[in-house]
Amino acid sequence: MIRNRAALAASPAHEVALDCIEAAVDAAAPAVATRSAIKRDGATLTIGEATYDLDSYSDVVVVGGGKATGGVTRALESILGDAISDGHIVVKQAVDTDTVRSSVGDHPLPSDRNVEATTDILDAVDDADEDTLVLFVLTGGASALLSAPAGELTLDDLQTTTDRLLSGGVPIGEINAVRKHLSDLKGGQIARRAAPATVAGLLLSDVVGNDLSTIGSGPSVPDETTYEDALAVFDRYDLTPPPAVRKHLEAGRDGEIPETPFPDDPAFDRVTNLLVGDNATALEAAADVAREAGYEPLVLTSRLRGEAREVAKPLVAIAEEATAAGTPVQPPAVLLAGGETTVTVTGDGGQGGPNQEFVLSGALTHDGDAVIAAVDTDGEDGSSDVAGAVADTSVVDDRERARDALLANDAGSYLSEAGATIETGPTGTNVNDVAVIVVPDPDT
Ligand SMILES: O=C(O)[C@H](O)CO
Repeated sequence: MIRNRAALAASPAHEVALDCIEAAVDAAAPAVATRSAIKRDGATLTIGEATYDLDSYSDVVVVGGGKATGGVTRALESILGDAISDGHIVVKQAVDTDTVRSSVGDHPLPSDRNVEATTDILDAVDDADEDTLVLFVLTGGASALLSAPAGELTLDDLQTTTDRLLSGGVPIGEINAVRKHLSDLKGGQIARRAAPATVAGLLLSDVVGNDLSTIGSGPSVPDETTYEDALAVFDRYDLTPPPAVRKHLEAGRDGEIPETPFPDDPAFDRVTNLLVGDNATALEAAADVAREAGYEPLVLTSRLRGEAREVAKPLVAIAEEATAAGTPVQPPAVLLAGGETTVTVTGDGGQGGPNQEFVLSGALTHDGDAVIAAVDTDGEDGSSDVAGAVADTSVVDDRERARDALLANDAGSYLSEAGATIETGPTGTNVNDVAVIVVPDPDT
């Protein structure tokens, strides 16, 4: 899956790092995650703990959206075959589905084609009745791909608002509190529209901590945020919403528009939501591969966050501690961490993304023989076309240039020139970032 693997495998420790990355991305593949969460035995469909008698539904409809929704849907098609009557999903990369129609949409900003496909999905959900089983597939990126402007709002209002929130340093939970209140399906509203149908939500998480109501703005999940909360986000981050958006949120706050459904809303009486995979799924698979290679794995966290170049420093310090003192793990060892780090771009910026900044900063900070790798599991680190990078300290032999590149947010150019960037292409999954630090045995 790593297209330039041969060029990156400079040492046995590099090999282990690349094996861990590949295992992590493979385990988070939507098909793998879906097949381990969903089973069919004749007419009995088991989704997590819940069972559904397919014979008791006149229609089984698959709808949803997100970057990895194509893979989940294909797996559903192979499990359910002709039990699926209809469906429609919106994805970022074209996918070859069978009964379920798939539309390609735009991300991170919603577009006309997103709205058009979402309208069709909402029509299908509105048509569902008590004899319908709706399988609602939600993966990261769905907040943009599934877009239905509420009330008098326009697509332009949604685009401007999304753009301001995304570039305003607002955490995803708060961005999505706003998105839920500008939409006709987010924040549990698809459950309300589908009632009295049975709804099974299948979610693959790209959200640190896996808050189901934040993943893709939780169309099938109860929403505890309010119009008031959405308005407060703009104040907290000193951002100005477009006038129509402010008007809409204020009307909601004043009780002129119904709130998104709370957990006790009867709309959820026939709704279950299951997390089919997350960052931890990827880390566990990487740990298994490290162990098989004779390295002691240590999963530090699946909740890594913060400025990528800063986050790298304590992690390489742990690698140094392991080498010097055999704690918290005895080398040969592999430290694993997942989550979502960020980059604050200063000046004009350059090439790269959080994972490339993580690796370059780690290599600049590290005093030892560790190999440092980090990727975005979707194959696109930030806005670059590589997944991340792998390197040891030899990559920063030209320290001054490496430091300048990091300062200019140009880690990507530096690492690509050094032959250290990892190329996977779009992986079809999306469970955030994975960092791997291979600490060789100091005695060999
Ligand atoms: O679509 C979204 O809201 C983000 O990817 C988080 O799931």
